[in-house]
Amino acid sequence: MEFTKMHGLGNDFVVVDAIRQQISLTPEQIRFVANRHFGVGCDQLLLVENTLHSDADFRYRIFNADGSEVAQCGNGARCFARFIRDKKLSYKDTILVDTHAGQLLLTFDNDGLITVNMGIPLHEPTLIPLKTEQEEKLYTVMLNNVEKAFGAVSLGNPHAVLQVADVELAVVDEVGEALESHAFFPERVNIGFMQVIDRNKIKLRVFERGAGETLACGSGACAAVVIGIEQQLLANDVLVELPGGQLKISWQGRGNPVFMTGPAVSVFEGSIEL
Ligand SMILES: N[C@@H](CCC[C@H](N)C(=O)O)C(=O)O
Repeated sequence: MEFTKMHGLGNDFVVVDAIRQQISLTPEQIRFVANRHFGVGCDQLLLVENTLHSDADFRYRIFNADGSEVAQCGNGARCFARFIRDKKLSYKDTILVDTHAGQLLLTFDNDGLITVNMGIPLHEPTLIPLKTEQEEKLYTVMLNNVEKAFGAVSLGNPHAVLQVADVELAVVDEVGEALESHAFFPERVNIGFMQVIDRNKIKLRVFERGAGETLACGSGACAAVVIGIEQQLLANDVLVELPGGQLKISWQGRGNPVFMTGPAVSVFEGSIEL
């Protein structure tokens, strides 16, 4: 299988052209490719395919390092756009792509960055999904006899966001692991740890469902900003500082889509025997 190794702020991907190659991967093969010791290593594997029956230009599918298929990946969407252009699959400045989370619009900006329309965030518990009837601004769960408060939202994938005083001191692995598969989240969850610097800037670390802590999470950055705005902590345009670099996130409030702007980088080409 031929692939391109890419990253968005250190959230790394094995991107596979499934248009020019006949590819079908089992979860076991995905885990092998994603393994950093025995395979190539990546947080997610992205499959680029022809669209099946819509007006979109392409379709792309996302698999976590644990082999699970998921619906949304913000950093992956930007890398997908860069891949389409580098591979000369399209020269359009704006690409419409089908994902399991619906259609995404990706735009190449003049400064080399890529902006993704990430769609309209969903707040209803059944759509996130959360095992509770009533929508709340803050939910609580008990972890090791300690109450944890978090906001929750879907960006096409489920996110819980906890506000912390200092992101460097957050116990990301411990709380992330315990919350990821807590019974409150029937489809598991991505967990963000957000430190508010001011109304236009946050620091964020994300423990990703199916991958563990990553250097950046695009949908996680959108989720944190949406939740921060809902809690009246943030303005509509926010710079999100992640361990791997910065993303610009804009959201005008309920009913509007979230826009995410950031880089996408190709690192090397390779091939691997499956
Ligand atoms: N890294 C991604 C999110 C990838 C999927 C996520 N782990 C999930 O299971 O929903 C991003 O940049 O959004």
